[in-house]
Amino acid sequence: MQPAVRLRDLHRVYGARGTTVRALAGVSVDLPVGSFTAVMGPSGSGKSTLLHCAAGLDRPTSGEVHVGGTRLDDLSETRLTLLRRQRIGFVFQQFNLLPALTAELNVALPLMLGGRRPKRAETRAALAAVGLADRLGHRPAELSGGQQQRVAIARALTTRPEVLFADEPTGALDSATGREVLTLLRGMVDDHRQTVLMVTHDPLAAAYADRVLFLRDGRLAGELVGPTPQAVAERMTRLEVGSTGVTR
Ligand SMILES: Nc1ncnc2c1ncn2[C@@H]1O[C@H](COP(=O)(O)OP(=O)(O)OP(=O)(O)O)[C@@H](O)[C@H]1O
Repeated sequence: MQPAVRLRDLHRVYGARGTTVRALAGVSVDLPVGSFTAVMGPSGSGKSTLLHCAAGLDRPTSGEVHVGGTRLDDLSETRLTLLRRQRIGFVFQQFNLLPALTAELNVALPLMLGGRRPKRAETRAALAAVGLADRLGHRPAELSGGQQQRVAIARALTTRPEVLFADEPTGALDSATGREVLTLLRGMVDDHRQTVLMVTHDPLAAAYADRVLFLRDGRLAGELVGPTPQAVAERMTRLEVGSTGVTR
C-alpha cells in the first residue's frame, strides 16, 4: 500500500555562499497510512525543516516529497496551496487562530477558503469532537490555551486531511492539557486512520506515537518503535552528547 508520506533523499540548505546551513542532509522515510510518528532531536537538528518540507510549507533544495500519490516538491505555488488546503492539516505550537473570529468561524475557515460553504452542523460536530460544544461563540482570547489548541485541531480536522502535521502542539500547554491534546491526536489515528507527523521535545508526548524518528545534524539517527518515555529520554541524552548543534 502506498504510504501517506514518502520522503526521498531530502536536502535543505539555507542561505547563500559562505554562510550556508545544511538543515537537512539526505533524509528518506515513509509514513504508513494510519500511523502516528514523532520527530525528535537536539535543537537545530532539522526537525521543523523536515516537517515544513514534508507539509509543502517549504521546498527542499533537492529530494522528493510525496503525499499520497502526489509529488509536492515540484508543484507550482498555486497547486501546492490547493493541495495543502484539501489534503493537509496543520497544528502549531502557537495555535494560529484568527483573534477576531469565534471558535466556530475559525473552524469553518479552511472549508470556506476551499470554496465551500460549511454546514453549521459540520463545524459544530468538529468542535463537539474536541469537547468544545459549549464554546462555539467564544473568541480565542476568551479561551484557555488548551481550548485554543483544541479549536486548532478541530479546524485541522474539518477538511479530513490525509496527513496532519503538528509542530510542538503541546509546547505551550501544561502537562494535563497537553495530554488531552495528545489523546485527541492518538484518536484521529486509531479511530479514523488519519496519519500524524509531530515534532516534539517532550519524551512523554513522543511516547503517544507508534514510532519516533531521531534526527541529528540533518540526518536520521535511528528510530524507536513502540516508544516509552524512558527509552525516548535515554536515546535523546545519547544524541545530544554527540550532536554538533546547540544542545539543550
Ligand atoms: N530560514 C532559515 N534560514 C537560515 N537558517 C535556517 C532557517 N531555518 C532554519 N535554519 C537553520 O537550519 C537548522 C535546522 O533548523 P530547524 O528549525 O529545522 O531545527 P529544529 O530541530 O526544529 O530546532 P529546534 O528544536 O531548536 O526548534 C538550524 O541550524 C537553523 O538555524
